[in-house]
Amino acid sequence: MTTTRPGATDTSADVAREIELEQAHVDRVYAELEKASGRAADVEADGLARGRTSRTGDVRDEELTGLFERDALVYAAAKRRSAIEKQYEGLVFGRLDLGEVSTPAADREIRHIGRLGVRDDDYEPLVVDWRAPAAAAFYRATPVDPMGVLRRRVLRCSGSTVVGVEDDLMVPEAPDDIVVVGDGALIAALTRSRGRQMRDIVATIQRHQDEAIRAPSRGITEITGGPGTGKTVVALHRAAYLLYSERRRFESGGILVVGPSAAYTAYIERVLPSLGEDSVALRALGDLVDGVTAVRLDSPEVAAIKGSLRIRRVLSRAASRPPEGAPSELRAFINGHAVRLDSGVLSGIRRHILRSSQHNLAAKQAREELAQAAWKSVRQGDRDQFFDAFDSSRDIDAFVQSWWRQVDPREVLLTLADTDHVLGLARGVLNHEESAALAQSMREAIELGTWSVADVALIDDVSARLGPVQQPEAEERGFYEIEEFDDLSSYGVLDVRAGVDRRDGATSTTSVVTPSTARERLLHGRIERSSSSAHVLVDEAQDLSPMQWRMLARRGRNASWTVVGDAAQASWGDLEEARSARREAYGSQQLREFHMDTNYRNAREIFDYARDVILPLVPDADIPEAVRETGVAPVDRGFEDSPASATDDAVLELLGDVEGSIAVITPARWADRLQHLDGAGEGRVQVIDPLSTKGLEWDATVVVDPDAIVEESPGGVRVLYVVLTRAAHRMTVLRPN
Ligand SMILES: Nc1ncnc2c1ncn2[C@@H]1O[C@H](COP(=O)(O)OP(=O)(O)OP(=O)(O)O)[C@@H](O)[C@H]1O
Repeated sequence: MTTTRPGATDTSADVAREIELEQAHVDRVYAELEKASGRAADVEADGLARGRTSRTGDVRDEELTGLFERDALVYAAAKRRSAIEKQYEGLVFGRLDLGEVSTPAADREIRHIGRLGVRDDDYEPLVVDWRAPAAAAFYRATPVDPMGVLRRRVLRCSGSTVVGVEDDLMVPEAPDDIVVVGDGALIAALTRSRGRQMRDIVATIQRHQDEAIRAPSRGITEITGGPGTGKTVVALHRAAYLLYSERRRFESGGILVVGPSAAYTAYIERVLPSLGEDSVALRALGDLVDGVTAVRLDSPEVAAIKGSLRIRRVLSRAASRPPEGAPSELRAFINGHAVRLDSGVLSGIRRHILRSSQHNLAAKQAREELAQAAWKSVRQGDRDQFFDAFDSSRDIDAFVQSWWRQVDPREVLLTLADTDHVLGLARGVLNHEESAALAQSMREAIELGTWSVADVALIDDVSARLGPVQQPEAEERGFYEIEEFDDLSSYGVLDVRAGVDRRDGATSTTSVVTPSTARERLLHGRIERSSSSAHVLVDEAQDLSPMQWRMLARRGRNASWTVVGDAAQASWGDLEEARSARREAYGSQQLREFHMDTNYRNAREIFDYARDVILPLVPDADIPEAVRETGVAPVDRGFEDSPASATDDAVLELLGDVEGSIAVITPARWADRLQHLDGAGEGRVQVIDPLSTKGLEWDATVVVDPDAIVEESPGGVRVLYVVLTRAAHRMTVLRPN
């Protein structure tokens, strides 16, 4: 290892000795965990066995609890350790030497920091959890404000083996016996090659990042900053911190992390488990409604129609229409009287009920109001007898079953495939072209059998209007199931199981209808009621449409929030409308803001290129300072006719230049000609569209036809800016000549 920093005093012998010292401590930690694991497993087995006989007085409850509590922490650590060691970097990653320069070596405190807390038999800490207050100095100490720290050390481990140490001195002169080795952990971490997934930064969190991570849980925490400033990774560490600091509240209430796409959730999914946390729900915007999964994107024009709050008026009108196939009048014989309720009366009842109730929860009320209206139309004979007869009438059962049947919110959306219907519903809200485009997009969904990401917020909106679909009551199942089977299957509702037909006592076989048509696929699965979370963490918040903010608000009614974004990277057009929908989602909670201004991702040469593209068009873009230089400028090259061979060449070069991942980012018009590169270089190369690169990064990128990217993207140059800020080390830009 070379001595490159002021204050560093190391030689190879120093480094080897320091590694040996740290290895001894790490070995002790693992030995303790091993012991605790065996001991706690015994306690657990023994405790369970004894617990079973506790009713006869073998062991008192508090003794049992005590046995568990004593080792619970270490046991949990031991269990997590093996998972962590298998997949992630070292369990112990830091050390603080605390004291004054004048403090004798024997009196200094040495504190090791790790992913989990571990104590020895005497309850002395061998490792302090990185989230504990005692670890804060590891992240916050600086030479200006050393917080009692003489030396901060980062340990690099491979499994349980220490392979390197990197020190920072917090005082001007180290005491004689303190060795300072390494090149600095941060730059070492940033220079390393990128894999397919984001890594945690627990060993190298910077002071300003730590402030955002440990900010109080209540209220709204907004984290802003330009590309690559660590907003995402900081927010994820904050989620882990909240679980540590208020575990009971956040583990039971749930933390929901929402990102733009499934590719993004796959990219970040390792970070929290690597910090020992696996109880956080990660969701893409297309996955927020249970029962629906969407990855398809609408055209920018259609996405704008579906994302703006105007669409709510259309949905409200659509959701208050009678379900498809509902009868328009009621004719029945009740208690010897002919009853006839025409469509005007039926519509009046529907309007009256929907003013104060959700459709799917109001079937009983609908039946009661029908009875009242029926009696009003007859007013002959005994009133009570009439109501009894109405109540037990099979004809009325059948009528209500169809007139006020349970409605799946997705069915309402499917009615929008009819242009004339949409034109009627959207009068005064959407113009003719917009209505036609909306209807066309629904027909596209039916053709493809998939919802778009923007549809999910509409489904959620209609779902909130209709209320959860009710299951028939248990004792009535046999009867209703047959009815339902006939009725719902015509709407493509699947997995309908026919059980026992109690009317004739015969047992029918269970039949499961598999998705066969696209329409059936769209209605497949059950929409579940959305559950509320204790904390909602939103990444790439600048891209959320107002309708998506409303969808999130339903999941965070009483939640605290962490919201991460950068306006210059926005792909949603109407920032003002989105801003006010966001404020509404926050409610009246207190807002706390953190701004990140250091770009840890892009080499300076790459970021300068991106900055020169965005600043002329978005002069107020939030421009961070890149910390790292490679000395290699991005390559700008032309191509004739097709980019295929120029891209092949660029990829080949980059495979030699970087060790890790490479992305070919292409507009739709060239995608087919470049698809052959996906998976090349033994899986290191990925071909991806511009919007899907949000939040992700690679060692190197090939950006194909930047002008076409601007033309094709809803956010124009802002999306190109996202694309140009995805590479850590190398970038090649290819343009048509
Ligand atoms: N303190 C740190 N130590 C090591 N790496 C860091 C640190 N902070 C950030 N990084 C790295 O910088 C890169 C960018 O981080 P991240 O993706 O969180 O940035 P971002 O602000 O969300 O970016 P964007 O808005 O462009 O998507 C990641 O590789 C991350 O691991």
